Amino acid sequence: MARYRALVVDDEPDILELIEITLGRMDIDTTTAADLAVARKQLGNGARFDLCLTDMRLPDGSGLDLVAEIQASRPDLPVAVITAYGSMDTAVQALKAGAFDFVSKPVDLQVLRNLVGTALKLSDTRSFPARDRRSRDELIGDSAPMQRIRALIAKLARSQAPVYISGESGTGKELVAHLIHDKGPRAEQPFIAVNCGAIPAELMESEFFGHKKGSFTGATGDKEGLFQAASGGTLFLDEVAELPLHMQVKLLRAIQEKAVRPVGEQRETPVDVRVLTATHKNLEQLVRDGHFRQDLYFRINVIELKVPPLRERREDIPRLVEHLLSKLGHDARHRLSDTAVQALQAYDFPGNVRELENILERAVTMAEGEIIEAEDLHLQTNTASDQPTTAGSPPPPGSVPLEDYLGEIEKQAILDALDQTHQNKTAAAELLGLSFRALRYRLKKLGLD
Ligand SMILES: Nc1ncnc2c1ncn2[C@@H]1O[C@H](COP(=O)(O)OP(=O)(O)OP(=O)(O)O)[C@@H](O)[C@H]1O
Repeated sequence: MARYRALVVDDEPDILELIEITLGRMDIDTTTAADLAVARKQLGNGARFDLCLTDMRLPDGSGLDLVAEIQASRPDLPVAVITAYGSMDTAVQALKAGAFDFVSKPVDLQVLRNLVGTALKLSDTRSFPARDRRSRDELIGDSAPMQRIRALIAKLARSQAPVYISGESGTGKELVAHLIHDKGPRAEQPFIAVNCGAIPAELMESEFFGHKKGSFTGATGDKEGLFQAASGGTLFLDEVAELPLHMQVKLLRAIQEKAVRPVGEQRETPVDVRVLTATHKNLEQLVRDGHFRQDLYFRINVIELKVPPLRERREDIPRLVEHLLSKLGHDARHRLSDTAVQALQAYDFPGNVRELENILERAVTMAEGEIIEAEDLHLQTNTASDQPTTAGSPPPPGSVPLEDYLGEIEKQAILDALDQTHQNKTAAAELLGLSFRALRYRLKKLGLD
């Protein structure tokens, strides 16, 4: 088999030599260029390359230009940039321009090897069909916005850039993240999804980065963190807006340095993880209000992918219904009448696709015949304020001690919120004006979890 070939563009002979030796040990031949003019010549003479690595500051211009030119003339050639220490802005610019990844100086050889390994997988396979067959991960919908999202997923799967997925609850953000992973070179490695709101603040650092035995009370052995568990693969941070500020600083460092330091450990170790994030909250607003760090926002939001609410793509509903029914395992038996489908298409779906899934599941469970009619769907048309409470009323004041009385009211409010949000705790917490963690605490306290 022919050996791989890389084009490395840098004006510092020492760096060229270091990279050439490192790549040589990975069975990759290197063609070097000390400036843009030579690089263009190498690219222009028809030579086959599997990878290009370019410094950002070159004697006759910027590596960004080369990234853009390669994007235009050889979009299948993965190009990564070498950035000066601490110049994250340039790295972000390069990723936006189409570089698939970056490595910062001084070049950490392990980071370089990881990056090169990923690049070679990219040039080996144009797509990653093994995972495409899994119907679980199918993104249903032919509406214009869904077609755009599908094309974007295919493009983003080839990049290593952080992607920030925004959209209301239940729109399919996690599914999109999964697909970006499944269709890319990391597909055979782990995809780890974490709900940032579900980890208690005091355990967060150890959950993310791991800990050494004895580093705190209860640390009875070494523990691997989520970053290490996702090694080689993708870490999907859902509800990233819920990260406390002290963790935001640590996450920023992990993403920038591509290294983590377990609690109680002196040294950082390199990790090769692609980070994808999502939230249904308005992160830009949270940055403006000082609740989310701007530097982290810029870092995770290199590329934003907006998943539209279901009510903005109603034409997708019939196919989604079919797909979700078959996922429920009821396709053979149940189907919706035309009026039932029309009723769904007229409904606003505050809980989006997840709500549609729940509505169908309930309807199928309760259905007596094969055909599900509009009234079997029990679509809610009333607003939150005029909805009856779902679990009865609290006892009259004075009939029980105040503490119990208040507890009962709290319980009702929580049950109502969960009902309205179809058991989505994140959305329920928001409805109640509580943090996810505070809701979890109350659920436990009231014996509702
Ligand atoms: N376009 C789609 N095609 C098929 N299934 C979908 C689609 N969109 C969403 N789903 C399904 O709907 C459910 C909710 O999707 P998902 O969990 O990805 O939403 P989310 O936006 O991450 O929600 P949250 O904000 O609450 O975390 C999942 O079971 C998912 O598989």
